Amino acid sequence: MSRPLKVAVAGLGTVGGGTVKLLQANAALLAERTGRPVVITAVADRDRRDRGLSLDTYRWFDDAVAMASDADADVVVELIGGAGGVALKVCEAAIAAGRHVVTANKALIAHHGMALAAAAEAKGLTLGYEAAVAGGIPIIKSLREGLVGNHARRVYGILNGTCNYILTQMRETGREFATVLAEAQALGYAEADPSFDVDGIDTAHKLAILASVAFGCTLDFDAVHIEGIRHVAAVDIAFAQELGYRIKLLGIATQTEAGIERRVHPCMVRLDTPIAQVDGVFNAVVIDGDFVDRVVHEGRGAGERPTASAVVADIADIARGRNVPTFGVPVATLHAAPAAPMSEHRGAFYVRLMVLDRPGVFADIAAILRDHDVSMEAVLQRGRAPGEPVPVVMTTHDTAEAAMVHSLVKIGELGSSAEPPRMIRIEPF
Ligand SMILES: NC(=O)c1ccc[n+]([C@@H]2O[C@H](COP(=O)([O-])OP(=O)(O)OC[C@H]3O[C@@H](n4cnc5c(N)ncnc54)[C@H](O)[C@@H]3O)[C@@H](O)[C@H]2O)c1
Ligand SMILES: N[C@@H](CCO)C(=O)O
Ligand code: NA
Repeated sequence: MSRPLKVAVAGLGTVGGGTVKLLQANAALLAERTGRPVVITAVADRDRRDRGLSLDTYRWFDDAVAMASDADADVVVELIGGAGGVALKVCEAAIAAGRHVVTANKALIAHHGMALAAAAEAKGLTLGYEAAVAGGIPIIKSLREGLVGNHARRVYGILNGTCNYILTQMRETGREFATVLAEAQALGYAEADPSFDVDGIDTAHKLAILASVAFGCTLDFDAVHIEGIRHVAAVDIAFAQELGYRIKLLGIATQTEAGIERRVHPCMVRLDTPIAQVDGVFNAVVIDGDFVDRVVHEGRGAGERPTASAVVADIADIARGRNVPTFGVPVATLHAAPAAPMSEHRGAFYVRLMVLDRPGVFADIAAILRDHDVSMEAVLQRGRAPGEPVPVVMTTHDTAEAAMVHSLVKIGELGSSAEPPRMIRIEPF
């Protein structure tokens, strides 16, 4: 058997602890499959508390950056987190010292992935980040390797388990966003500061990475249009059900004539689509390729064991000497495709107004939609309470985003709505 692959793990939290456990529990399996022992030689964390892990035979570092430079290791695994700071320094120090890097850190890759990949590729090193996108789902491998023969037409998915859990609970219990979020926090699913999850930023980090791998374009987090789920109300979820849809927070990257459209927002998807059936904390990623057609991946996007599974897949590739370019092609050859602006998006829309039920209101709304060339497909009104606002829901045919947005501003200005009009895009999957 070949010489051991030596691994140093920075950050012994949820994912770091899981990675140590997997490398210990499945050591024989990994040695058999990669042809060499994969051994941990060093670990680092700023906190020495007992985690119930057997760490006695590893060299301990309080300073993860020092470990990345000095440890006796071929691979440094960064599991500290954060879009820059220590996590970035750990990766830079590891590459400078000629070590491969594996990380689960989507924020770091979304913001610094191109620079880190350039530094790693210049030295023939691997930068592995399978765990960063959809956790345990091997989506980076699927795109870079299994689907290498396809032009991707579109990539989309449920990329944040916290949001999918909240939307699922809202549907199953009829409760509002704020109540379900508080429960998710109490259960430890959502962060104390849940904004990265519920405001769509975490999904956008993952989508920006996916778009690069799928389309061979430069990684451009700022090109992602981002909306979260705070404005999705229980009434929208009930109307979606009635109309034959589920509401999901999706990240969607599409190759269009105007460039690459990257967007994250709540979507209505038809009940009979695979993505509509993915509930709770599960993630799903769908690839639409020119030869393969549609491939659907579903699995756990977070958690100690699923995320460790993906971290170890990257380590195993390094053990086998397999070095696929970071984003599928060498980073220097990624093309700077133009970002298709959201204003040029077209699609169908669900619109909900809370209007005072009085004569003439609907005629005014219809006139605004007519003037903006918005063609309505259906209108629903439920309930009637004199003097009280009632929900009026409309769905549209294919419409220009800019026209829809402008119409809603004008409808809001009518003064007959008790709250701003809400709009959710309907996806034709
Ligand atoms: N938790 C998940 O399910 C999950 C899933 C996919 C990706 N990720 C990503 O994995 C990474 C780790 O997430 P986690 O949930 O394991 O976090 P965590 O908070 O559980 O663990 C982080 C660990 O890093 C240590 N740490 C923090 N600052 C440090 C420093 N300056 N020096 C040394 N150690 C330091 C902490 O003490 C802690 O033990 C993040 O980038 C996260 O986005 C997590
Ligand atoms: N906060 C993320 C963790 C995995 O990236 C989620 O809820 O999916
Ligand atoms: Na993954």
